[in-house]
Amino acid sequence: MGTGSSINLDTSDDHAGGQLYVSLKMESYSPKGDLVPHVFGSAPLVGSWDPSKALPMERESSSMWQLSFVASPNHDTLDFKFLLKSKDTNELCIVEEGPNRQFMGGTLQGVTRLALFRLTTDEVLEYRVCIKADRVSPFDLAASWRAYQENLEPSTVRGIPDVSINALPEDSENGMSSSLDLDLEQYVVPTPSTPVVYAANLTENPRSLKHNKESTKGDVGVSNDLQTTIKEREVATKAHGMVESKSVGTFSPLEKENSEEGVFVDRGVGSSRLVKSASATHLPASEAKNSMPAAAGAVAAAAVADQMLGPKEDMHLAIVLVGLPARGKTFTAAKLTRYLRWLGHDTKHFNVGKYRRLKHGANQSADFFRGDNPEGMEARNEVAALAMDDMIAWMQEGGQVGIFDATNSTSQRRNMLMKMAEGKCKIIFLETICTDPQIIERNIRLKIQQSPDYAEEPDFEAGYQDFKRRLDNYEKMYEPVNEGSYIKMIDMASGQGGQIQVNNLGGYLPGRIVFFLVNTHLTPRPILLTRHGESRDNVRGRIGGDTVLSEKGEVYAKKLSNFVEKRLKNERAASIWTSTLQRTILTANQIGGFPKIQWRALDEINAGVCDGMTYEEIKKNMPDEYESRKKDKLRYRYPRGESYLDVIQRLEPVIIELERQRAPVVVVSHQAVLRALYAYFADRPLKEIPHIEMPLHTIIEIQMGVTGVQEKRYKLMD
Ligand SMILES: Nc1ncnc2c1ncn2[C@@H]1O[C@H](COP(=O)(O)OP(=O)(O)O)[C@@H](O)[C@H]1O
Ligand SMILES: O=P(O)(O)OC[C@H]1O[C@@](CO)(OP(=O)(O)O)[C@@H](O)[C@@H]1O
Repeated sequence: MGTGSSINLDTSDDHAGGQLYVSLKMESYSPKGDLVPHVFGSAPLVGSWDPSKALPMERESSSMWQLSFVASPNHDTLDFKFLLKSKDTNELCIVEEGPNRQFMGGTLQGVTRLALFRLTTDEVLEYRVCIKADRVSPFDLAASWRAYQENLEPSTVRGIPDVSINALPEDSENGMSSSLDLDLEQYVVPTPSTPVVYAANLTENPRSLKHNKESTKGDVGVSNDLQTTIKEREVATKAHGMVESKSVGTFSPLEKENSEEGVFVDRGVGSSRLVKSASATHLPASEAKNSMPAAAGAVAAAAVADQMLGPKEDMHLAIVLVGLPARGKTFTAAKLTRYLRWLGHDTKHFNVGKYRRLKHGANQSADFFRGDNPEGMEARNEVAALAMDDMIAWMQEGGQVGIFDATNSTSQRRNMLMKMAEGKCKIIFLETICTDPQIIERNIRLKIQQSPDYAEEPDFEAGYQDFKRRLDNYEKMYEPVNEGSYIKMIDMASGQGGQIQVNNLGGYLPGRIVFFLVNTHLTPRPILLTRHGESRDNVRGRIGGDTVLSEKGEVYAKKLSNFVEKRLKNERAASIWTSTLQRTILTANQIGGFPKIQWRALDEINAGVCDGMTYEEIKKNMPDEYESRKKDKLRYRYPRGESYLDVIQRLEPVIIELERQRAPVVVVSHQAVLRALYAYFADRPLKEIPHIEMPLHTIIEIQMGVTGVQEKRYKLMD
């Protein structure tokens, strides 16, 4: 009778995004009339025991029938049975004999018995069935759907709760759907974010300039001021050509640029006790800064481990960029800075070009960059040393990751930097190599348009020729990295995947950095972020919960589906991501043509014991909690629930996946979650996240591409 025992899934690796892929097979079935095997069961998607909603199995080979579905690792218990019936009618339904089969906690209960169908009192049909469950990522499921779309191969995913696809309305493929006559531009509203700025402009200013700024009350950007101050520094060129920089002037006192850095409150993840949020520990700024980053969970745990186990200099990490001009160094440095800051690591981007422009002016010609121009070489080494000094000084005050952005294209320059870093921070070189002439050409053109070096050059062609000569000068001197710890990104912008080489690298943060870099690319694509339509709880002012949509919310669901249909009508592939809560699933319900994926990581902030209450009720019944949250909304963790920092941490796989996707993604989620996701793209500081405006019934379109991130907003209704 029975074949095998229960399926056991290893659920220990229960990270966000993992799904159970359950496959049911029936062997040796040859159709009796128009009866085909179906599955039905207790979950609404398989019809709540209604045979008319049973899922038909498909013929996989001549006598093998199969059906697959996806369940969350934390799925509700699913009772189900096989039945034979016609696909079109329910006139004859033969339900298998015996008790319900039960799938619980990722495991099929009991033995896998044969499926017995009693046709008449004497005639019984018996079939072997095979039930298998594997853990897969939702993206493999989406890929399976795409493979189906592109190759017309049978999808391995159908009729499932966590990934589903609605067909497009019949006429939409011709672009004739009556719902598509909306002009998307009429919904555009202003965005709060600043327009794209060349990344180097947003990097650190020289400390000496900050010092001046303080004493001269905001006289920023005056290069003469800087020049005077820089002259206070003695930069001695040694016989072997290396530059050693010594500070002899008085520099600015420890600056407290970031008000959030003064407070450290981390009550750990998974604490089972009812935590009193008012217990937030306030430490002096310097102590707090040296303790660990303002992040939760794994990030903080790794920081503690590094501090306890690693050598002292490993507490500070310098990512030193290497590469010819126009190879994406500043772009990569800025992106990495944004990611690490969002994760809670205290990170700063030092761009030597900015130091050079401030000290020597922005309009240096290509000759300044010649390898046989001793004045130029000295001047460049000097500003590099100055920036490195600043970076190390900042690390000694507690800064964690410094990103040092310059060409650093000779081993002599890199030796100088390594010497300066000795005993103070660990250096990892990050070399960007690009061999595709078309990409280099595009990058050069972008450079002439964006770089302040050419802002004063009205003649594009003259700027272009000068930059080409600058590149030649660098190419003559260029020595690829072959020393120390390094990451080489080779042709990562080519669209063919490229290559990442890693040498002598270890540790939590370097590992995360490599993982991030492997997953990022430049393929332009939009990411649409929206909250669900108004829910019944929103109307009542109740937080959390899992209610359905209000009438207004339903109207939004319809409008959103029309919008997505029109906005993505030229896309071959895209995916719709929702949380596992009803209000987002229902909001996305009507969007046709693209796979929908449910992510638990996109669920709203867990309000713990406050779930279902109004803010007024919390204020009245739990005044301490209310006040603690008001004081520090970023770190405040709801008793038995989550803090914003917890939410950010669980969203990290979502960010990585959004970076990795090459097709558009529509994310239908919740207020707190979208604040956190949006902050990553808009590069907003952690402390602002809980206060970012995230209105209902509005779509934030994030356009990712070769110039970075751009934003557009559409308000579909009030
Ligand atoms: N890994 C990469 N390889 C090649 N080009 C890239 C890469 N990453 C980004 N880019 C592109 O290079 C352009 C110029 O980059 P930029 O960072 O200013 O160059 P660099 O700092 O090396 O002079 C960017 O606008 C981006 O489109
Ligand atoms: O952090 P605050 O500002 O409380 O916002 C998060 C809250 O937003 C709400 C609505 O009040 O989200 P949503 O309706 O988008 O799921 C609550 O469920 C959630 O607790």
